[in-house]
Amino acid sequence: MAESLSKPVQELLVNGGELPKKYIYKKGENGVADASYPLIEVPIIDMSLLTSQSAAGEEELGKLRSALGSCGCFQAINHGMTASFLDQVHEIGKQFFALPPDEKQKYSRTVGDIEGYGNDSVLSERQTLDWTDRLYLTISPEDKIKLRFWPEKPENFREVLNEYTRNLALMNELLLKSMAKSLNIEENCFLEQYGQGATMTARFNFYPPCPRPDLTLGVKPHADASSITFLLQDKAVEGLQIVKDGQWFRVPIVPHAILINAGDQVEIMSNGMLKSPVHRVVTNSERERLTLAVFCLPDSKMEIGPVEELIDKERPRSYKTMKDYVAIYFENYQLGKRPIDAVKI
Ligand SMILES: O=C(O)CCC(=O)C(=O)O
Ligand SMILES: [Fe+2]
Repeated sequence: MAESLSKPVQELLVNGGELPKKYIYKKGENGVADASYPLIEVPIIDMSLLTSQSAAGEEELGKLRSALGSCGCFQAINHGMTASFLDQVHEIGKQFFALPPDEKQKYSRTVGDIEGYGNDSVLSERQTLDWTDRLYLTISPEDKIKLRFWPEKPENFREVLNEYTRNLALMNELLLKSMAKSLNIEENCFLEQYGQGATMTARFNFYPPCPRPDLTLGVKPHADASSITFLLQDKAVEGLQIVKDGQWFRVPIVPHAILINAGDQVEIMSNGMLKSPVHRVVTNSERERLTLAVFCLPDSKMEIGPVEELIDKERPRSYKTMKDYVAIYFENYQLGKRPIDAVKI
C-alpha cells in the first residue's frame, strides 16, 4: 500500500468530535492496564566523572556498564549544559507546535520522506496510529541538513538546535569511548565503526491530551534504531515507559537531566552486553507533553557488528555484521517485528 498522510493529531479534536478509529486499540490491546505501573529506578550518571582517572571515575564507568547492561538507560547529569539552556531547547519545540496550522504546514513532510512536520506514516490499513505529531530533522553533518524543514519561527529555533547538536555530538563521542572502556576494550572500538558519514537526527515529539488513554498510545512499543539516543523529557508531564525483565515501568522525570538509552546498534556492537530497551509512550487526558529525541547513527555505508574482543567461548557472537541497519530496522518494523531479531544469529 502506498503511504498516505493524515491530519495532525493536534487538530483532530479541536472542535470536539470522536476519536478517529485509526488511533484506537481494541480494549486492552494497547497493553495499557488500568492499574498504574511502578516507577523504575534509572541510574544517575555524572558525565563529568567519566573522563576522570580517579577512583570516582572508575566507579562511574562501572555504573555506566551496569546501567546499560540492565535497563539500557540512565539519567545523565553534569553534562555541561545549563538548566536555562535546556529550557530554551524545550521551549523552541513548544513554540513551534503552538504556531497556527498554516505556519507549521510550511514544513510538512512529503509522502515517502520522514523529515519534516507530520505524524505517523500510514503504511497499512491495519496499523494503529501513534497519538503524536512530530518534527523530524537531520541535524548533523551540515551537508545533510535540509533547511527547508527547519522552522523560521520561533526566531532562535535554528541557533538553539545547532548549539544543542554540538553539545550532544561531544557527549556521543565521550559515551562511545566510555562504554568501550567500561567493557575493558580499546576506547575507540565503537567509534571505529562509526565512519565519516555518521548522522544525528532530531525528533520533537508533541503529544496532545487524549480523551482515551486506555485505548491509545503516544508511541507504540519499540527499541531505537540508533546507537545512542538522547532524550530531553518534558519536565512536568510523564509518559515514557520501559520494559525491564518482562515488566512495564514508568520512567521518572529528573528535571534537566538527559535520559540516555542504548539503541539497537550499540546492542549489536557490544555483542549484547549493552541493551537496547523496549519502550513506549502512554497518553493522558489532561496535559500536552513535548519531548526531544536525538538519535546518533553510524555511517550507513560502514559495516556494523559485534566487536571481536567481546566474542569468546562463553559469549559467542550473537549478531550478524551488516551495513545500513536503519533500512533493516524499518523493513521489519513495518511488518510488526522486533527489528533486532532479524540480525540475531
Ligand atoms: O517521548 C518520549 O518520551 C519517547 C519518544 C521515543 O521513544 C522516540 O522518539 O523514539
Ligand atoms: Fe524511542
